[in-house]
Amino acid sequence: MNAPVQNVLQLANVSRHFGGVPAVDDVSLDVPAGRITGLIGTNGAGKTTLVNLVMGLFHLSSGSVRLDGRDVSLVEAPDLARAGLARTFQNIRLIPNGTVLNNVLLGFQCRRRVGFWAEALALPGARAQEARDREAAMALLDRFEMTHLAQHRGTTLSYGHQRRIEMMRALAMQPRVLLLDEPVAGMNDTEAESLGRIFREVADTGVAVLLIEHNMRFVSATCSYLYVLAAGRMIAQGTPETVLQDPDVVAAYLGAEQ
Ligand SMILES: Nc1ncnc2c1ncn2[C@@H]1O[C@H](COP(=O)(O)OP(=O)(O)OP(=O)(O)O)[C@@H](O)[C@H]1O
Repeated sequence: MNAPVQNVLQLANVSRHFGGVPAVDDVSLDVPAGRITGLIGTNGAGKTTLVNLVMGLFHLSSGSVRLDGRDVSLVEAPDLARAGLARTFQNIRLIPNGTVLNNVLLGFQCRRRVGFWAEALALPGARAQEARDREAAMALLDRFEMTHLAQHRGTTLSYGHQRRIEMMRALAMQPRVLLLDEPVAGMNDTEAESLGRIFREVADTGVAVLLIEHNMRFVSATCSYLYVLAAGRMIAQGTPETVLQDPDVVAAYLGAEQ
């Protein structure tokens, strides 16, 4: 018998209105541990608004967000990150002059136990922590095949590499939930496939992954379950095979192409 699915992130009847106009309207979705769940939708469907609601950057007009069963609807973004929610951005955000290694090390700072003064005074505990972080960061670089680029400036590297740096930084936070906001935008199929393999590896370690994407082919190949947003409402959900044949989904996407 299969083990019961553990929903790490749960949205229940979530809405957000801007000046009375609903950007996200009565949306419910579950993101289970160890799986990649997809959220798709055409331009303006409400995907980014939903991510911002989950990350505590926008307040909910109604509904609730739960993380490991705890209601986090009113929790602010930095505390959510510490509680195990990590994300990558649609527009890559790296430290302007930071090396690849420094960008990844930044992710570890969120879960540092050593205080400011210990670090400032370079106390032994802080130095030991820093050494552990560096070692873990180098292990991530190895996994993403970027060891040779550790000392390169992140912003000078290719788009695909910059996306990988973002992923590593998010994983450095050892998240329970990883939100990936259009992670393969601008990549070719080979680059996307290799990143997709990494996403599956991450999910296999028990992380609940929510993948927000435009690239339908990538989403169907990568996700075990899909949700489809259109004009702020959830119009379909299910396995990629069933969802992509759903007449409402086909109509929403064909309408968006005109
Ligand atoms: N801060 C805001 N103020 C007013 N309206 C907003 C705001 N943010 C989003 N909206 C509106 O909410 C709707 C959903 O936008 P959102 O950016 O969430 O869609 P999306 O699915 O992420 O689109 P895209 O794929 O183009 O990024 C749009 O009609 C948008 O104009």
